[in-house]
Amino acid sequence: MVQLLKVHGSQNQFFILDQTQLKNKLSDQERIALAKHITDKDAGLLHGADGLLVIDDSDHDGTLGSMEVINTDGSIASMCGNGLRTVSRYLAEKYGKDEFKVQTQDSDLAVHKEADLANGVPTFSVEISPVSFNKESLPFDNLGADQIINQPIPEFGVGVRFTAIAVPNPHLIGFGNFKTMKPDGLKVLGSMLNNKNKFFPDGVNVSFAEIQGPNTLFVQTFERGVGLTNACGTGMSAASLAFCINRPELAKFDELITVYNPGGMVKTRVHDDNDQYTIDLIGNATFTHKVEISEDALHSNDLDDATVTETGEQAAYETFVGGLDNGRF
Ligand SMILES: N[C@@H](CCC[C@H](N)C(=O)O)C(=O)O
Repeated sequence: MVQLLKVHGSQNQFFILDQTQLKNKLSDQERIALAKHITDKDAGLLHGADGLLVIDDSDHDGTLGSMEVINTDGSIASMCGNGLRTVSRYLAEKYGKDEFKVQTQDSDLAVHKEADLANGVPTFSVEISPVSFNKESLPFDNLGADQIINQPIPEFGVGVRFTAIAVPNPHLIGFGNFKTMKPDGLKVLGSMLNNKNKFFPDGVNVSFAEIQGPNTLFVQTFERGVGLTNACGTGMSAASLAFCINRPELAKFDELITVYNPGGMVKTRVHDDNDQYTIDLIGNATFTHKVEISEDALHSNDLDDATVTETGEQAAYETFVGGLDNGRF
């Protein structure tokens, strides 16, 4: 039997499949088909998820494994911050190590175990990089500039200033007041920019960010390939970088920033090494369920006979979120 995990980082939910358990690894097509099926909120398992994270071996220096990110619609993402924390915990427990690297599509990222955010809430810090503001990296077009940093873009929303950053997956962050932006506005803009459009030809993760005080943000994201999610780790990291650059009087490099989101809270720390930016993303890595399934059933994408067991970790996470003093709107 093969064991999958249902996991979350700030309630951004994923299934983890460790391909190294299989006698015959799933092909590209099989992984994409499994991702679309298992994450489907009606036809999938456990009311679906926001993506499938596939772990495999890596022969890169200092790494314990690789992570592939497949969105619910079957598209491949170059990175996933909340997912990387859960994959880091999985690899840390598998190999008994607390500090190592994980190979991702574009780079090998440093990760380590952190002090628990709260009792019973396992916590990991992951590196978010490389960072680029260039229109070719996102990519975007028809916005009248090669970089979008703290710009009003009237076609995208009124009273909001936008910053576009690849970390390296593409993000558009709108800073403003949630009372005027509203989740509905996020859904409308996210849908527009993730269907055929002249601005972001490959789609883009769209976040609304509200500054709630010094070093404090609330961020919600409409994810490319998924839709509205409870949290997006790379989105909160990109928003933290934009916060430090656009509002230096309120957010400082190398200091912890608290980022609330609809699924909980993470901490970020932004570093600036001569305009080479990196971000530490620190947050929970919660395993909610174990799923047992045969290798044949995985190859035929048949989830009917999968057996599901709860881990019991979610209660501690909910206690942690219940105790947060956040400024939800
Ligand atoms: N949830 C993620 C990002 C997942 C990928 C994204 N939907 C994309 O297509 O770029 C995170 O926590 O960073």
